[in-house]
Amino acid sequence: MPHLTLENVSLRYDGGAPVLSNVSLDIASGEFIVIVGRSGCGKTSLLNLAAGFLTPDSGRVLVDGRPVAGPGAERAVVFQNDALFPWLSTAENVAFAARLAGVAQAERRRQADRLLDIVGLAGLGDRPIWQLSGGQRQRVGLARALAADPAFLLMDEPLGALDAMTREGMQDLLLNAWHQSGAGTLLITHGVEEALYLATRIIVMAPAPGRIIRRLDVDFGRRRLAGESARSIKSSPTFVAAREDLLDSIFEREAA
Ligand SMILES: Nc1ncnc2c1ncn2[C@@H]1O[C@H](COP(=O)(O)OP(=O)(O)OP(=O)(O)O)[C@@H](O)[C@H]1O
Repeated sequence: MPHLTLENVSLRYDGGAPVLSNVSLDIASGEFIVIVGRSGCGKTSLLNLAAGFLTPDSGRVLVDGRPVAGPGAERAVVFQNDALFPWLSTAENVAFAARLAGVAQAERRRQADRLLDIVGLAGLGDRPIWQLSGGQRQRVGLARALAADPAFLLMDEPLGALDAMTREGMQDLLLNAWHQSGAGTLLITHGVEEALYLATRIIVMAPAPGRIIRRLDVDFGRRRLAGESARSIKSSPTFVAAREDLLDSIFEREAA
């Protein structure tokens, strides 16, 4: 089973104050790990280390026990404002890597349509990108990331730019995409409810220096996948209590 491991990583930018100090984290396939924490605690820096965009000052980043030297196709990254190519159709954006790899047009289209179906955009393959809404574009970005059949999916606030209603729908879509792809997933969010709803494990970070202060296993997403409604889950006493507990951790408040 593929593992993406951060082993005692520490990081400073340009010799400044430590941004991450001795952080260890393991992401296995089938896991949905969500990182929460106050602004500036190093969440994005951690994701950039996992993606291979940054190199730690000490510690190691490993895929299946082998050190990574940079970005790799097995670790797909979805950004908040995904840069899609406006001159390509929706389907061609999804299949962009396949196009570079020389996959024939008909085959690219078949792959793209399958992925557009997974992200709820069936039938929109021929649309120009500029005719899609913000939420739809975000889904194209997700479909494009899934196109590489990555072992790991790394997402930095992927729903941050969306309005609340669209965001709730997209949470279900992320759950389904995660479930269907089986990719080990790492997601950063500022939404505490979003974290509880999506994660199999929540990692709470604290700043100065950025470090992990809590790991919490949850199963609300699995309840959703088993058919319980989002409303029923989010209004259940266990969910509400977990939300308060998590907020206490994030703001390092003493439980009353
Ligand atoms: N390229 C950079 N050069 C110098 N300092 C940086 C750089 N990127 C981030 N930092 C600093 O490192 C710290 C952690 O930043 P990071 O973006 O990882 O935190 P974050 O938890 O993702 O924040 P937010 O929730 O606000 O997005 C912050 O103090 C930030 O100012």
